[in-house]
Amino acid sequence: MAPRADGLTLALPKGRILKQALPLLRRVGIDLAAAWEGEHDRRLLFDLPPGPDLPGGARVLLVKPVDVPTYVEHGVADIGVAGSDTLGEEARDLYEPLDLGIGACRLAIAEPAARPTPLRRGVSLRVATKYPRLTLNHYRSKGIQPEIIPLFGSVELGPITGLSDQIVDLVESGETLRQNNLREVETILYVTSRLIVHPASLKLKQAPITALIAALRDALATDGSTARNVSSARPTGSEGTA
Ligand SMILES: Nc1ncnc2c1ncn2[C@@H]1O[C@H](COP(=O)(O)OP(=O)(O)OP(=O)(O)O)[C@@H](O)[C@H]1O
Ligand SMILES: O=P(O)(O)OC[C@H]1O[C@H](OP(=O)(O)OP(=O)(O)O)[C@H](O)[C@@H]1O
Repeated sequence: MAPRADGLTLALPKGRILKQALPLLRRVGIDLAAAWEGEHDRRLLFDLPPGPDLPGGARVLLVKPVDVPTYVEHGVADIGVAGSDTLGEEARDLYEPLDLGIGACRLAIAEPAARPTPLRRGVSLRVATKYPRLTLNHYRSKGIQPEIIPLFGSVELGPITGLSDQIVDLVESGETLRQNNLREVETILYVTSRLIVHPASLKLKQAPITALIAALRDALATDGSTARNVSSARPTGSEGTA
């Protein structure tokens, strides 16, 4: 059954963020966990029935993490969950009311532990990354103009194969860097997942959206696991960009 006119459509990222978002969403009445059967479930659209915390019901779209802002910006979804890395890479017309604390990691520069790169103006530098814009902005702020080599995954192979001198990629536990003999040079951005809202939906569906934001805020305020999650990737006292 499709949601009522006052029902909300959510774009949620498939993969690791979805698993962390499910318990939080359940606490605010969006019980996708009751319908989604896990990673082998290939359905991409779920209509959740109305409930006491969700009077209009909800439609959930499961999309690739990097595509969530596109669905919300175009108004196909009212609300989404996206990493601050994805949001920082491309400027969008979106309202971002809440840091959900989940999906904590950091965007960092890394290089071969045995082959440090001298960083000086005028020295040529090749950097492989899934984040060309954030990467370029960071190096330029230091007066360095690198050649960006865009990749879509397994970025750590860049310096190992000679494709690049350094990489800019997400680091969570640091295990991928360690196992590939790379060392972290510098953090560019501390990353968490954010709630994003289509600006027009905020006006047209003001009541259910503000109620959902308030409920999520309450749930986060009493959620010790989220606080632990954030602190595992982010030194105490640090804020946003490194
Ligand atoms: N260790 C991590 N590596 C990558 N991303 C992470 C990590 N921890 C948290 N994240 C967050 O998860 C988001 C999605 O990651 P990614 O694009 O790798 O998708 P995924 O979870 O592997 O799912 P899919 O394979 O379907 O794309 C990132 O943009 C980032 O905000
Ligand atoms: O510090 P760690 O805990 O090891 O996590 C970091 C790794 O996880 C991500 O890769 P992902 O698993 O998404 O695969 P990908 O290389 O295809 O992006 C990221 O791009 C790193 O490679």
